[in-house]
Amino acid sequence: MKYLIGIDVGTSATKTVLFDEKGGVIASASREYPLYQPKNGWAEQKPEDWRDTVLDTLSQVMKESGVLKEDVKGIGISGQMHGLVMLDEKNEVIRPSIIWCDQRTAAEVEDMLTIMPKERWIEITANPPLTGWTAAKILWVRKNEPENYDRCRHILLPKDYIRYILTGVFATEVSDASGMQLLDVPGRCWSEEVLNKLDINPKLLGEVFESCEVTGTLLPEIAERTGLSEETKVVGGAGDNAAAAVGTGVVKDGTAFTTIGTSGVVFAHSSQVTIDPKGRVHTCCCAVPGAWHVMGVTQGAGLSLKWFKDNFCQDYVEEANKQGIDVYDLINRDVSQVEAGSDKLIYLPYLMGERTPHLDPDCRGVFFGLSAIHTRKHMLRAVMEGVSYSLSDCNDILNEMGIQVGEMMACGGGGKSPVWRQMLADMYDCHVKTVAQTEGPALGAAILAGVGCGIYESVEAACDALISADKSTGPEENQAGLYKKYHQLYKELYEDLKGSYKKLAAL
Ligand SMILES: Nc1ncnc2c1ncn2[C@@H]1O[C@H](COP(=O)(O)OP(=O)(O)O)[C@@H](O)[C@H]1O
Ligand SMILES: O=C(CO)[C@@H](O)[C@H](O)COP(=O)(O)O
Repeated sequence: MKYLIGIDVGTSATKTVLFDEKGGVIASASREYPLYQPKNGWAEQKPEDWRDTVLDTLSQVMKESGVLKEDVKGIGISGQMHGLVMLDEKNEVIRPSIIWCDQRTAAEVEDMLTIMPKERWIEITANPPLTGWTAAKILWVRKNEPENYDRCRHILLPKDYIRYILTGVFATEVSDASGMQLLDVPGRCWSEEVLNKLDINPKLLGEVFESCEVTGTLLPEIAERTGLSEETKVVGGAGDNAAAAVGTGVVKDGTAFTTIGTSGVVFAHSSQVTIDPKGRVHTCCCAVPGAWHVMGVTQGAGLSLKWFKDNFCQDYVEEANKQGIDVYDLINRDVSQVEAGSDKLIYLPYLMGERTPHLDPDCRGVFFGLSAIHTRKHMLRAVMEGVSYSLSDCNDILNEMGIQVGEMMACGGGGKSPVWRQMLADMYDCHVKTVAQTEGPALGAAILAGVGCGIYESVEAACDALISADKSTGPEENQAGLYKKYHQLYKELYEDLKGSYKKLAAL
């Protein structure tokens, strides 16, 4: 039997899974790390935390599985997109990584639009300049921390920093590189024009591979430390959403998934470069060679629920620990006791600004309609409904672009929740399904490794063989109608508050 490893460097944790070649989970390990918010709207993590958790979880799965190191043929890495990792001439991390949900770069996005018209940005990078994406972060460091920028010799994305740690190779692959805003997305290569206009030295960037291509093998000291072999190959891998697509079998036209991780994403596969002219959803290369995807992104999805739990639900945590169960199981139980609509309570999930549909770094979270009748359970349900309204905004735009899907796969931490999947089914008005293989991005990354090592013929063939649908949730007629009315009001609230958000940001 041959084995493959998938690593997912998420925002909440690193998850490492050892699979056999039939997709069975042999061992898995996960380690959390903090998210730092030095200022309102800023978000950073330490690349060293990603490194340490990857090395620890790799060692753990190898030790626990007892699998022979020679039989582990390949590793695929997946990770949170857009984060900026800068290394100096000794390949040391220069500053904490400014990650995907950071909103400090509004001025740099303005600068990018004066350097090149929006239409040209869209022609080349398939997207308008965006605050969360890497190019604007690079410009921010150059302007605000010139000493750091001058010391920088390598610019890497989070998972590509892990590739460097594992193999010593500076490289990236097309799906994650699409989210840097430096890639020619239709051409799947760095854009000389963009790099020239932004005056970014191409030597700072690694070589771009396709997701299944082999980028290197493990360094001897890493093989020694983790119990793996120096022969183990590391493939390109993918940004976490492109990897989740592979892990849920979303690799053909007409297929789509919603993930509720820290962010929330509605993702549809596309064999063509399909672009929203208003730039509200992103177009990126996907992990399947020669194909792309379109995705709407909600910044504060699982992040909203985690924020509420961490700040207002300490007793839930204690009770869950006492019962030896997951705290989210208690939350789901209580949320399911509240009726749809949370008794006229609406939550706007804009804790970290919003991408789809508003592209607004200044908007913030709101509970609207609070009454003395409401309890914490209503607020928890309103949080999950508010995130679902935002995901519906993403889905509506994909529909408006002519992307029609008959059913939606669900994944990510929040995708495990039956009550959250019911909300999505009611609002999307279609069946929401899970796959039996729940490892999402880690499985996707392992499949990419299997293709790169010649174990599978293609990504599509591997998905056909390994991935099967599991639970299915259909819309409930009465709730679908009710949610339409709430969603309409939810959309009006943003329009009503838009000006006030600007004033708040300027205070
Ligand atoms: N059983 C559950 N029910 C509802 N939400 C959950 C559950 N488990 C996790 N979550 C949500 O999912 C989030 C983590 O999702 P995950 O996909 O692991 O995130 P990431 O990839 O960003 O690290 C948590 O912050 C939480 O909000
Ligand atoms: O910014 C995006 C996609 O554009 C996010 O989806 C990040 O990739 C973070 O993912 P999670 O940690 O929430 O999985």
